[in-house]
Amino acid sequence: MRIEVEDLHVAYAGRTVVAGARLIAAAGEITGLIGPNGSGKSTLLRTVYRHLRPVEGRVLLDGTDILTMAPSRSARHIAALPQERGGDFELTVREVVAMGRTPYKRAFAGEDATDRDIVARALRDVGMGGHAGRRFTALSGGERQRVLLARAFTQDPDVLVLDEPTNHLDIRHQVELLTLLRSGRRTTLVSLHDLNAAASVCDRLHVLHAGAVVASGPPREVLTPPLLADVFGVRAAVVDHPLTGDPLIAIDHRAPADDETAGTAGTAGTSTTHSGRPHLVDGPSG
Ligand SMILES: Nc1ncnc2c1ncn2[C@@H]1O[C@H](COP(=O)(O)OP(=O)(O)OP(=O)(O)O)[C@@H](O)[C@H]1O
Repeated sequence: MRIEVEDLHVAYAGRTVVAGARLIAAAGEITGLIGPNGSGKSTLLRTVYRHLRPVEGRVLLDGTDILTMAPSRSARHIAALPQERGGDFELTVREVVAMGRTPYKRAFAGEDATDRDIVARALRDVGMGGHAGRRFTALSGGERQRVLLARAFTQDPDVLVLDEPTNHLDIRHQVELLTLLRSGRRTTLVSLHDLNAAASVCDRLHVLHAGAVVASGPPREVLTPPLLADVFGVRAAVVDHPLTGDPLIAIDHRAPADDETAGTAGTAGTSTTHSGRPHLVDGPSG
């Protein structure tokens, strides 16, 4: 199924932080959302998984406004790994993961054998099969994350929305999680801070800056040195990864981009929302 975000405006207490964002997450593709701190990635994703309501604009699931769907129906289609990885579940790992089956159950209906199989498989998929009986609150940050990802899998969603899923994970578990996403062939909308991970795993990227999407396209077209300087404020070269051939962003960690570096070249080939190099919008008003 496909997600379309149309002219989305989202505010907290009257302060607009997503201001006219538009993007498409195509069916079966991995769509990445990247952008600096505070650019509105989590806010946009929260609106897609119905944690927030937009002030203006719509989120469409295969053409239907998600707000017109019963919550249990949209929950059967869209599952989320939110950034809030809650520490207050006084439940076992297994019980937390089984919560993912709720949208499929009638009120007070118990678990059946199919539910139990799905939960066990999801726990195995995230490498937590041996931890089913542990208390969720006793897990490390990375372990909790994997458990919550398993909970999202048990929802058997058409669309997975993941907010910084590699946060807290060690490098091996990051690679495993990204491999799992690639093998899933679900519509996936994922925010990532690691630009190299985004370049490897995403079919398309959308760059959020000050609440608006300023560039969209395949990673190689979007992740150009001028964009990295303009939007992220870093100096970088983009080379071919020696093992995979994916774009590899080599960042100069010694100093940020100065004003002259930013925007000195065009971003030809990038499908920006404006012609030429990405247009940096003013901060959203509020
Ligand atoms: N619950 C909230 N209440 C009020 N303001 C919020 C809330 N959550 C986020 N904001 C503000 O909204 C803006 C966008 O935040 P958001 O978390 O969406 O950005 P982000 O791109 O996900 O950032 P990061 O990369 O730091 O996670 C920021 O200015 C932030 O301070």
